[in-house]
Formats: sequence, structure tokens, C-alpha cells
Amino acid sequence: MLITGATLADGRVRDVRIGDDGRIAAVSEGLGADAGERVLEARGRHLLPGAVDVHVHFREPGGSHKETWTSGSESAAAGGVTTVVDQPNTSPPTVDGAAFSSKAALAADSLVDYGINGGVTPDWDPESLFERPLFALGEVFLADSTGDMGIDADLFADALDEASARDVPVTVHAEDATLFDESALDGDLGGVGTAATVDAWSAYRTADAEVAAVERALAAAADRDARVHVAHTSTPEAVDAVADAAEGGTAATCEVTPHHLYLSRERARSLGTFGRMNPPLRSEERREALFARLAKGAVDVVATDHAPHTVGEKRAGLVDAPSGVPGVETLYPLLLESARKGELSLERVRDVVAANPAEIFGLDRKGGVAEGRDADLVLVDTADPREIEAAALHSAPAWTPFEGLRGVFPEMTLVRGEVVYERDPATGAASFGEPVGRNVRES
Ligand SMILES: NC(=O)N[C@@H](CC(=O)O)C(=O)O
Ligand SMILES: [Zn+2]
Ligand SMILES: [Zn+2]
Repeated sequence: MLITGATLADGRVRDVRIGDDGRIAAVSEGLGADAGERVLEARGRHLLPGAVDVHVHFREPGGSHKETWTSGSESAAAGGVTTVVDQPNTSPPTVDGAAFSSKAALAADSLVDYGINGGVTPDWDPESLFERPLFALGEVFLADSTGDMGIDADLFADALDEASARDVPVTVHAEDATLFDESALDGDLGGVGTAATVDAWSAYRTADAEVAAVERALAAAADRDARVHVAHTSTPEAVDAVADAAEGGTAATCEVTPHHLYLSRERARSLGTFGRMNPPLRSEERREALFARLAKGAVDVVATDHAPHTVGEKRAGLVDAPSGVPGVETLYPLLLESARKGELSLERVRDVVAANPAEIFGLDRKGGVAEGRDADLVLVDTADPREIEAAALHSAPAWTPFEGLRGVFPEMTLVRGEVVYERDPATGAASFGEPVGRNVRES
């Protein structure tokens, strides 16, 4: 296939040829079509690298009523995400070789490429886990979240040792439950959908609890020469702590989610329990400070923590509703809308969703529109935003915390040269390709 006249993230206008091996064969000017070659005229539109979302929960095995590899990967493809990394808090949890293999069999349904992380619990089996084509360790839970996989400091230290011996990075969910404010959950919290609910969750899982756990994780990683990637840092203080550690020589990187960048306690009042996630939403002031760090380049990765739960589950009261929000389909759209408005450069967007995660996790063939890389590509009209509506999204639970915000959505997504998603710009009708996804540690 030849894609002609596309604008790249840095503004260059180029033709891009995709080889039969699914890799980018050439990025150049004035490429002519070969006999029989499919030509895609892309003038006026951008061609960006597919996003590498290193934090999703596709729920299989054990939670297919919430999401499946099919629905999750369709949602990814429609959002321009061409690689996902699935987290281990499934049922059974991905903590040994057998659990890894049963998840890998289900992931064969994926439309996009994937990695599978291994988790850590008191009865994990590092030997059999590391025999498998594991993406990384993580998310390792320092406090309970969905799946109740919180572990203590000694086990965390063991996990860092096991990973560092094999030069595998460790993704950490950093909250310290001893610093949660239980009193925030006392009293009348109101029902679902009331302002009090989402705000109480934020008051309960304090910002201090995150910052303290991040500092502890960074210190433990430094002691052991381990590589640590801090998942979903929700506070500017935690982002700064990671940056300071990295400057001091620790192999530390941070990840921020779209919900912590675009929603806050003040902005999400109407969400009620649909705004409950871990770590929780923070103040508008902290949100702005987080966004400012993204804009200036202090955030390594934006990943979604796509954590679908059904509408019925989320409608339970504050204490019973599960934590987590979907987001894999709205990652690129939200960031591209910020780029359209001039709040972020397009190159920054490309770096935090594609180039940086690929580099941090050693995916040499992902994350860039360049000769030799996999043709994981997103075609998008960056001047054409639309309103985000749950009804038009593809994640199974069919709700979004971003309803009503604007996003710039892909027209087409390719994985290793195969069209996995296409949207008719006139009618909006979506169509999906075959499940071509592969484990990125095997290809
Ligand atoms: N973020 C969440 O609130 N929930 C995640 C788990 C997690 O990432 O902590 C989930 O799997 O539901
Ligand atoms: Zn987490
Ligand atoms: Zn998560």
C-alpha cells in the first residue's frame, strides 16, 4: 500500500509505502505507485504512529461481562491505539505461567497488538511467569484496587529483585492505604450521581497517600537497581518525585491518565460513582498543574488505565461500586483536541502516546512513522473534532466519563499494514478488520 501526501506529526508532508511484511518500507517525497499497489490519498490529513497504551484492563479471563478482547480491541482500534498492554488483575490473576497462557489464548481475538503483564501476589510463581513472553511486571499494587491485589513492602522488594535480575521493568500502582482518610466515607454520602459521592472518594484516597507510596517505590527501586514505571500518577507532586529520581539516576518513568488530565473533583461532580477510580480525581488546581507538566514535557507517558465496569455495577452506592473508568478509545482523540486548540504540540502528543512508551518498554518496531518500523498507523483529520458520545464508542459497557467533551477521532487505523478500523467520514459508519493482533514480545 502507498499512502500519499500525508502530514506527519512534525509537519513534513510525505508519501509512506508499506511493504508486504507489514513494515514501513519508505517515507519519502514523490513516491510513485507500483503496478497493482493500493493507493490511499491522504492529502490534508495527518498520519501518526498508532498509540501504545501500556495500561488497559480487557478483563478476560473472568470478567467478560465487562469487556472482552474483541470489544476492548475494537475500542482501541477505533481510537488509534495499535498496541495495548493488559494488566494482571483478572480472574485468575496473571501471577503464574498457567494463568499467563490461558490469558494469551484469549488475547488471540485481539485486533491490535498486545503485551501481557505479570502480577505479584503472595502466591505468585516468578519462575513459570518469566518463562513466558511477558511484557513487564505490573501493575504491582501497593494498595488494594479492583481485584484486591495489594501487597506489602517485603513482597514488593522481592518483585523488584526478580525483575531487576532479568532487566524487566516494573509498573507500580502507588498508593499507601495507611494514609487514606477513612473519615471521608462516614456520614450521608448521598446516592449515585450526586456531587458528594465522587468527592468523598477523592477525600478518602488522599493525594498524600499517592505521593508517599511513589517516594517509597522510587527509593526501593533505587536500592535494587530496578526499573520502575509509576502507573497513573494523579498528582503533580508524584510526577515531580519521579522526575527527581530519574535525574538522580534511578530508571524511573511516570504515566498519567486522560481522566486525571481532563477531569477533576470540581469538573466531575455530575459523574457520581461513575467518577470513582484509583487513584481518584484530584482538585482542579492539581489537574491544571498536571496538564502543565504534560505540556512542558515532564510526563513520560499518557496511558489510559482503561478499566471498564458495567453501568449496573457502577450504579451501586459509593462504597460498593467498583473503581475504574474506560478510556482506550478516547486517549488520542482528547489529546488531539488539545493539540488542535494549541494547548499541546502534535509532537508532544505523538511522544507521550507512542514514541516514549515504545522506547521505555523496548518496542523497537513500534511508536514511529519511520522506515523499518511496523506500519501501525493512524490517519486523522486533525481539524475535525466531534463531541464524545458513549453511544458512538465500542467498549462493551457503553459509557464514558468524557461524555460531551470534544475529541478528534481517527478515520483509519492500521496494524502492521492491515486496516483494522475504518470510519466513513461522511456517515460516521465504522467497520473493523480481522483479529490480526500478536504478542509484541513474540514477533
Ligand atoms: N484504576 C481503577 O480504579 N481500577 C482498575 C485497577 C487499577 O488500575 O487500579 C480496574 O481494574 O478496575
Ligand atoms: Zn492501578
Ligand atoms: Zn490499572
